[in-house]
Amino acid sequence: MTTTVGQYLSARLGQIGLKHHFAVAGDFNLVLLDELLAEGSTRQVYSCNELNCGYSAEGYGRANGAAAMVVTFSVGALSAINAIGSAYAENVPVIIVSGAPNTNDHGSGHLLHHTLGNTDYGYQAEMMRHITCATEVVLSAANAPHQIDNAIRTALRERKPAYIEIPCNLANAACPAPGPVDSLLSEPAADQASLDAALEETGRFLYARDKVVLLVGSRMRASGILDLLPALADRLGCAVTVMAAAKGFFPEDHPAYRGVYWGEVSTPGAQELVESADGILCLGPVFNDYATVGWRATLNPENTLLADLQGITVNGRVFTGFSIGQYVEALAVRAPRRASSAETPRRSVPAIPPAARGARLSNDEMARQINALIDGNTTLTAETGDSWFNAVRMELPGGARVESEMQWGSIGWSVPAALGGALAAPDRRHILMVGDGSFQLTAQEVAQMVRYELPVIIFLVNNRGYVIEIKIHDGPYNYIKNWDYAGLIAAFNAEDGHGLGLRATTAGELAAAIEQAKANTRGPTLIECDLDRADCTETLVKWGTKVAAANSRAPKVN
Ligand SMILES: C/C(NCc1cnc(C)nc1N)=C(/S)[C@H](O)COP(=O)(O)OP(=O)(O)O
Repeated sequence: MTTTVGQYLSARLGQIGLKHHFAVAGDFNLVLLDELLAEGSTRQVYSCNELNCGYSAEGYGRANGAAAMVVTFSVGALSAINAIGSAYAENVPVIIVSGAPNTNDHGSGHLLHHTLGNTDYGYQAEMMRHITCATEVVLSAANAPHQIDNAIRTALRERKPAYIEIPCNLANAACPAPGPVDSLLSEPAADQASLDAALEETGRFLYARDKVVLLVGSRMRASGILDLLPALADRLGCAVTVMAAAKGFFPEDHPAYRGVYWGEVSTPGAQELVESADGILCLGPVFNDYATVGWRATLNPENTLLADLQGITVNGRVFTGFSIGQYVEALAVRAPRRASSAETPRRSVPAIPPAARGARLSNDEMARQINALIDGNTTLTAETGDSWFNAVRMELPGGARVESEMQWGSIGWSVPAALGGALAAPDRRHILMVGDGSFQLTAQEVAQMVRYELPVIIFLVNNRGYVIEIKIHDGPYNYIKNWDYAGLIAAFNAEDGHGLGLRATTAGELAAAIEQAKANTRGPTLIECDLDRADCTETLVKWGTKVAAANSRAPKVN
């Protein structure tokens, strides 16, 4: 039984649970795109450019578990590199497939378009090797199935992007048909002796502690076991905090939830709770400079148990040979049961009083109205900028999710990522919070939201510039040309479309715009929120000065 290389790839993408793949056409991938359409397991969705294509795939992968994208050689793939870097840094398995030169051109001395103008076509794969967990350059149809399977299997296991390069003359070449998908999906069994030893050492750690707290970090997205965390918290009877990049990873209506731990910009009570505990179970944490507020919020290693994707470190010993999911699942049933120390839940952030309808729109009022829009079936995508700080202070009902990109932090990511999330989870409400500066990098993807009739509610925070940068280190470079953001939607609708562009300068206008957005179910609604530049969250100001201080440390004199 045979198929073609392109249809083998297409069948595998469908078998691992994708319903869509993202693409931008180019002459090195047109036949491959035809093969994907012919096999039909996944719907082909187009992006305005390859960077946005990659960001959309990452957003899709966050909601769906994995994603795929198809670009053309060099001019396409090199544009996508920033997005693949994001998927790598944020632990999202994106399969990036690039068309490539005809196999007869290799070694021929031919100079080809869309290349560096020499006869070495290997540079693209070399670049991808640094930001993927597997890089497969297909040069024969016979070997293509092994290479495609290896790339997909490794991406799913490592929770990282993988790269596949398919020459334009092999996409429709015959190759063997795929076998069962189980070989790509099965997780290695835990090494039981190692897991038992890790649990035993964890028990010793817990018995020696009076005050235990769970700290959930963003690498837990890759664990696939977020739904087990409440059972673990119940077993340990401890309070739970999350790091800013893991906002929404633990249900905030759970009695043990105590807010976001972010050093001195934590939600009220969370910093004291974590830093006074003598047993902190850190699950998938990322302690980078932003998360530690410029290296100021650091925990005592004596008091921490570190559970990460590579293994467990506790009481000065490292345990590997099992996944973090297998560890948490076992711990939730075998940890020494501890009496609940969780007090009655309280609002983790002070309530914001509603502003009068005629009042000038403020950041606080905007955040308050957005929070009121979030229900248990909502995904809030928050862009780098003050949107991070507005998202972190939201009170989330159980089931609500927040998606942010706090490790990679490439502005513009959120617009395509929100599109990807909306395609992956059409039954959820999708809200996007994005600043004017970030929006200008990837704005055209809103046209694709119009095209695919995705009812994303976009809060475009127009504070006239790069405010987070202004707070870190000001200069003329932080000020941008203003756009008529609401007016853009008419351009994106063109002959047809259900996009809606609205502008809010007062609390009442915002409330009315939100009602219109909720009723617009056949396209995106962009609400331009007009704010004073100086009107940002207090936490941004506090955090920005500390990060600026870290950035400006003098070089060490040896
Ligand atoms: C310019 C930059 N970061 C530098 C940067 C530059 N280029 C890329 C791709 N990614 C980056 N993070 C950042 S965070 C701006 O303040 C974003 O401005 P905006 O979207 O308007 O948000 P705020 O006003 O809330 O800051």
